Amino acid sequence: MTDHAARVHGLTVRRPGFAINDLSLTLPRGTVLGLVGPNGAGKTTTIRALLGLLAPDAGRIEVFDRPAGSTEALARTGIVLDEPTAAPEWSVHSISRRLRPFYPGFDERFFEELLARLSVPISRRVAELSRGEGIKLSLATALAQRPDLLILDEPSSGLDPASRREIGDLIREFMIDPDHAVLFSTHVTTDLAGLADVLVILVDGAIAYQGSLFAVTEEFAMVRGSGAPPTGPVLGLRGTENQWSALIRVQDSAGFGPDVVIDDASIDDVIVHLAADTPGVPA
Ligand SMILES: Nc1ncnc2c1ncn2[C@@H]1O[C@H](COP(=O)(O)OP(=O)(O)OP(=O)(O)O)[C@@H](O)[C@H]1O
Repeated sequence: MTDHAARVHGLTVRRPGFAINDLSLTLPRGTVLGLVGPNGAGKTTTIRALLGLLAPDAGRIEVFDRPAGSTEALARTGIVLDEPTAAPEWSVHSISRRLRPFYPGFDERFFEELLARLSVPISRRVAELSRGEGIKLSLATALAQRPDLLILDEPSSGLDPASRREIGDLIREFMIDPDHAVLFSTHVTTDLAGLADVLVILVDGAIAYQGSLFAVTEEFAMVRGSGAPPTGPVLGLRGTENQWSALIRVQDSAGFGPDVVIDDASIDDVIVHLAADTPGVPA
């Protein structure tokens, strides 16, 4: 049995004005990977490649050692994308019956339990659901397929805090099985705490950071100051001459004088500063 739920090797996708070049990452079993990054960083593109929904220009992508998008790979993958997985005219309570022929392992009892737990109104048509209810329905549908890998593209967007917490709880319950794995992209980086084992920060189609959530503060720091912006080894700079903040590597901290404040960097600090346009500063 492979130790990896998913492996991306040398993923290359070229679009006008955007490219992912030679991106590699692995998702071991037993791991929750949080994929974060600014708008347009390539998170959805990477997820679509993992699902076999786009043909990359180069690269090898495998899910449980099968090519991404193959029947075997998809049969073991539960998917929550930002559009509902069910047809808009279906009523929620008819979904089990409609999906049964396509997913022989579809667990109807668990599906109904999840709908009740997530307060998805079962008498409505899919088109009538609110955005948050639609996401919860997609998650219930994905989990009821009893997958080994769960891939979620921004499941938190459109969800109230209680529902976001409920989704976190469901992911934790899914991960009780050590063979399972989860990849989820999010803009709500606070949702990663206590959930993601591995954090991948994607900026401009490239991995800017890959490691534990906690090690972000071991690798990056913030320098804040006023007056002339720093000329040292800065990864990203924001602000004005009156007040600026710069992202640096922790090992470069000693190069800054006493007139600046050096702080821990949060995940959001890293994303915001790596995405900042920093003229003349190597990113
Ligand atoms: N089919 C397409 N044709 C051309 N460009 C595309 C296509 N799909 C995505 N892009 C571009 O690729 C880049 C990456 O998009 P992607 O959706 O992967 O970003 P993202 O990180 O998921 O962003 P967001 O956080 O906004 O959802 C963007 O600049 C987008 O405009």
